[in-house]
Amino acid sequence: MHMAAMIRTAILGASGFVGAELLRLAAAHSAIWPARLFGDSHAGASLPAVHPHLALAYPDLVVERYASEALQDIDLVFAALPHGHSQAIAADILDRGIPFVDLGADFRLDDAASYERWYNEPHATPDLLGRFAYGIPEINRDAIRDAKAVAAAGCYPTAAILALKPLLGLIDPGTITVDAASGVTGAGRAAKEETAFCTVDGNFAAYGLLSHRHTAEMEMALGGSILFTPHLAPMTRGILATCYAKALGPCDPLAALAEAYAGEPFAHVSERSPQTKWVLGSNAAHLTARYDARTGRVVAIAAIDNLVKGAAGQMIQCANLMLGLDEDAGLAKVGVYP
Ligand SMILES: NC(=O)C1=CN([C@@H]2O[C@H](COP(=O)(O)OP(=O)(O)OC[C@H]3O[C@@H](n4cnc5c(N)ncnc54)[C@H](OP(=O)(O)O)[C@@H]3O)[C@@H](O)[C@H]2O)C=CC1
Ligand SMILES: CC(=O)N[C@@H](CCC(=O)OP(=O)(O)O)C(=O)O
Repeated sequence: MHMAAMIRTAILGASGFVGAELLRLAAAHSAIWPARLFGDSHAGASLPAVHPHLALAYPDLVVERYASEALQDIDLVFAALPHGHSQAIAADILDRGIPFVDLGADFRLDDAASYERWYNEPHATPDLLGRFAYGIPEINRDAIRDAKAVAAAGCYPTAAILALKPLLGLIDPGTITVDAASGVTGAGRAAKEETAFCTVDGNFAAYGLLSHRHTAEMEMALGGSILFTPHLAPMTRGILATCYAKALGPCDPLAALAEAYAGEPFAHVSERSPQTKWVLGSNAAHLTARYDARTGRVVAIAAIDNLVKGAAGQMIQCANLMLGLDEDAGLAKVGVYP
């Protein structure tokens, strides 16, 4: 495609882990061109200095400090910022009529009271919540295609919702338990004691007991009441969500997943229990499920790459739909293994 026909894209949070992944995927995208990059502490630095692995694709780009005027001539905005930051800029982006895909949690929940309950602060722009479609294409494709703004789902909710949504007629949603483990990139790039090598290496621990904010997203999409426990696994990328619920009766949840995702470009259903390494670097979700006649319960499992299907890949999949591009443009279906 000629440069003039490229979609000039602004990336807010370009210096973070998700920003890096957006740039990696955009380098293989036929239409999305990263025209302006924004960051905070890295503002002023060249992209090769911030993300050396991207140097050959973008030798001349520089990370800037964001100002609204920078959106002139921009056709698409991706934001991968810490929670709360998108509330200050969303109205301006929407007023300019620029398609906007946000990955923060600011516009994922559909009501302000729920946001305040789980994020411990009032929502600054509750009137905008209804303008965002929830960004998981496999469960909300038509709304995303018609939307000007999409709130891409959180990484854990993406995995759990993909595993459970097709099973809602088979299980009691009041009995759902989700145990999910994430790679350490899920916590972002900044140095923290909890994600330091000596803390994480050879270690495995649960966190956020009874209080993780992703519970609200899962309940919004699945209904019922969900007990969610996240775990930090000693790996760089990947999420494995193992989900349990009481079955309404004998059922075939594997067949239900296979039927729901037949023809989906990024969902693979199989009898084999998914592994995170099967999806690394790809936008794929690998899924399985079983009914246990002994306990009357269902177990459903999903593996995704938190930085791709759980973040940057899902953002690009949503943008492809919004812009009328091929849904799979720029997105790998195969993982890096071993
Ligand atoms: N990592 C993951 O797997 C997933 C992350 N998310 C969400 O996506 C968002 C980004 O995540 P991730 O990339 O991991 O985070 P990082 O911490 O790696 O990156 C954060 C980015 O935001 C920028 N930033 C920080 N503070 C400000 C500020 N005050 N003003 C402007 N820019 C700022 C940083 O700039 P600088 O570095 O220059 O200071 C950096 O570019 C978060 O909301 C996260 O929860 C969602 C799904 C998965
Ligand atoms: C391992 C790890 O720390 N993960 C993050 C999830 C990050 C994410 O993707 O979710 P949001 O976009 O909703 O922040 C956490 O549990 O806070």
